[in-house]
Amino acid sequence: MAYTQDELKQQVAKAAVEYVKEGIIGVGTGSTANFFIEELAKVKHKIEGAVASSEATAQRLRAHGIEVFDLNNIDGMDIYVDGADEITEHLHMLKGGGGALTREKIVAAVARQFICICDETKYVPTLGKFPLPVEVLPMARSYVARELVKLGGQPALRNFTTDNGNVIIDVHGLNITDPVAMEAKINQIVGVVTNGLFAARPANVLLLATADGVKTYKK
Ligand SMILES: O=C(CO)[C@H](O)[C@H](O)COP(=O)(O)O
Repeated sequence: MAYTQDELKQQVAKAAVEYVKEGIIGVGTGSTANFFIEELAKVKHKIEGAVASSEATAQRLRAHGIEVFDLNNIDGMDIYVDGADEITEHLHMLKGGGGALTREKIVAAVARQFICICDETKYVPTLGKFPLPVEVLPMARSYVARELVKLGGQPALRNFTTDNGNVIIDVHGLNITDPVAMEAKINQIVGVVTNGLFAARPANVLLLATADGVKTYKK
């Protein structure tokens, strides 16, 4: 049976709710994460609340009556649930299509398990067809763009301001043969806040919605 992309996102969001037991849940940003919020709202009696990876997600959680905690006021969390723009069999991800990559990486770092929820269009052999988002301090944008060219990319400034008041440079055409090394190299450029490669800390679980049902991959 053929499903629409939204139906696949909904199926994978439902599957992710099986991982929700108690306590505080880390919640990502984007259309797939939004489907997860809908499902989380149905089991909100089980949890204390959530930590949001963006202002948009925080608003949506509150609208569903889910309390949003400041990350600085909690000890930790069991799971962080979020989508991705691309993910490989190694559970390395490319994220940040929605511009929330820095807060996403911070919340993910605190969580014991990263549960990535995707439809099968996101499952790729190698990362980099989707332009890599890099969050940059505004005064450093030209310098960082020149450094990204030296790494083989074609930078394009996005018309967007992040929740942190910074800009996003989308890098096209990067040859990402070693995602862990590329993530570190870009983060070393002065003025970069972070980049959308989630490879040093890959997902722990991938729930992938396919035409044959939701498949689970674990690291
Ligand atoms: O990284 C993200 C936002 O910064 C999202 O997880 C990513 O862009 C996927 O979004 P969607 O679920 O809408 O396809």
